[in-house]
Amino acid sequence: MLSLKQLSIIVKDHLNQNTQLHNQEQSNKWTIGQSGISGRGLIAVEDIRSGEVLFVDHPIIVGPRSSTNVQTGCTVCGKNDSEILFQCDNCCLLLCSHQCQSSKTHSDDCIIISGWGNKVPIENVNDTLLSRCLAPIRILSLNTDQQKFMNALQAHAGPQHGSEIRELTEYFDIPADEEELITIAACILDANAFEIGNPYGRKTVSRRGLYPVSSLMNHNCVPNTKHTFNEDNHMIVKAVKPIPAGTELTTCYSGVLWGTPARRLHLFKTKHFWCKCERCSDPTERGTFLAALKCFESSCPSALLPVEPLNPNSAWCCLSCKLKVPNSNISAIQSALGSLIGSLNFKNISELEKFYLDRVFKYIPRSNQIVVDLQCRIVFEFGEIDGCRWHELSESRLELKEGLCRNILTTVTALGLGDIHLRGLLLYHLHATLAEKARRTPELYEELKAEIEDTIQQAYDILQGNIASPPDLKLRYQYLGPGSQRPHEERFFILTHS
Ligand SMILES: C[S@@+](CC[C@H](N)C(=O)[O-])C[C@H]1O[C@@H](n2cnc3c(N)ncnc32)[C@H](O)[C@@H]1O
Repeated sequence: MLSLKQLSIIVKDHLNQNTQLHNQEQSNKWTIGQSGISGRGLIAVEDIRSGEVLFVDHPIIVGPRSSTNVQTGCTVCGKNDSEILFQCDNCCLLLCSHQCQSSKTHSDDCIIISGWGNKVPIENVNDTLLSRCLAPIRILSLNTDQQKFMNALQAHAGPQHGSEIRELTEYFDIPADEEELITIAACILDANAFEIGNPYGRKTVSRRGLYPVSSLMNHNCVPNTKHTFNEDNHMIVKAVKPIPAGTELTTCYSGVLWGTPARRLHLFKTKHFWCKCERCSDPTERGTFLAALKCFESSCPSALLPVEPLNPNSAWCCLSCKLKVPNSNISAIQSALGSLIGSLNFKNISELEKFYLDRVFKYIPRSNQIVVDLQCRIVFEFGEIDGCRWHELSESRLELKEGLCRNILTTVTALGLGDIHLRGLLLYHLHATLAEKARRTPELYEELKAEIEDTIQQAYDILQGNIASPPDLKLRYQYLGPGSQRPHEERFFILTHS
């Protein structure tokens, strides 16, 4: 294991080699130190303002994700249009075009894989499995410095990590030293890789990247940083709230709107720790009640919450009637709800809307994470998808969308999540809803003007420069933001074509 000093030298070198503007200045805002949470961590050495860039990290490996339920796509660009995907004759990797086949990325992969002896005819190799193994295989294309850096990162132990590589040896004769390296890489990727954000609305498979500096950030369920990606897969890490000097920089390894039991179990299964942060310790999760279930007592309108939130086997208790329910009953109801939602497979947004309006509250309290997830889906689809474009939305759908944006924003604020990407998106959608209302009913404009301007200003501040942001963000900001000098009928011109 490298000392903190040795690691700091490699990290600063990595950031400086990747000549991002001001990277040196940014990396002076924090240092690598002994974490109060676990192992090593990044610690602020000066007071940091909300929105400040902390560093821009370059991946040392990018590749498909390892999970079995992730869609496969082109192993170079990620395109997942099954009609155009084909297998390379030499190595069996999936590709989408001649351009991707002749890229350096593919040539490096192909040289490695086609150099191994086959145990089965190449066309019989399981291309999905090969995709899942590709990110660790790419360790073989790294230079010695990069391999050394990678080896300084934490690796997960346990039979599930690297199991895909063992499976791959049924198809290929991989030299023992290469198999060992790839297996270690798989364990390091499992512990540290980040899912890479896709450009807004673009259909590509989700990929993972090994970002060595970000890999040193520990988890908190209310993190003080966020990360975004640019077109070159660089990760831009920013503060989402003011961070006082001496505070550890944290990121979130799970869904921020999941309830505590779901987050903790996910963290335990994937990262092997039980989170004990402040949010996890508070059964109400700062009054958001994201995990709450309906009281089992039919006459009681109240909700059940865990008695000891840090104990995964805790009994749950009703807030009003004090009914105590053993954990096994809670697990059964949680898995039944999960199966119900999983089985619904909404064919279109109208079905989802109907379920939301007519049925969901029979089973689940309004605050529950499942309800919030459905609300997010409605917000992000109304106005955006075919058959449900802005001009096609009924008045009641506009009202629903506005109310849901406000609800979810209240939850994000109550949790103290700061200026995360989701908050920016919700502000953007609230702005767009209010702007559509004012476009339809010009008399409402004066009343809505201040909020239309304020929400797009805030959304723009949070989302600008992020590839996962809506493409018309800047145009809306210019036309409908507070600085716009255009007369109001001209401001709404941009919306008539959307
Ligand atoms: C990406 S690494 C973070 C850096 C790590 N502390 C190190 O020294 O390299 C992820 C691992 O750090 C540990 N970790 C991160 N956040 C934690 C937390 N909130 N509580 C306990 N362990 C945590 C877990 O072992 C996790 O698998």
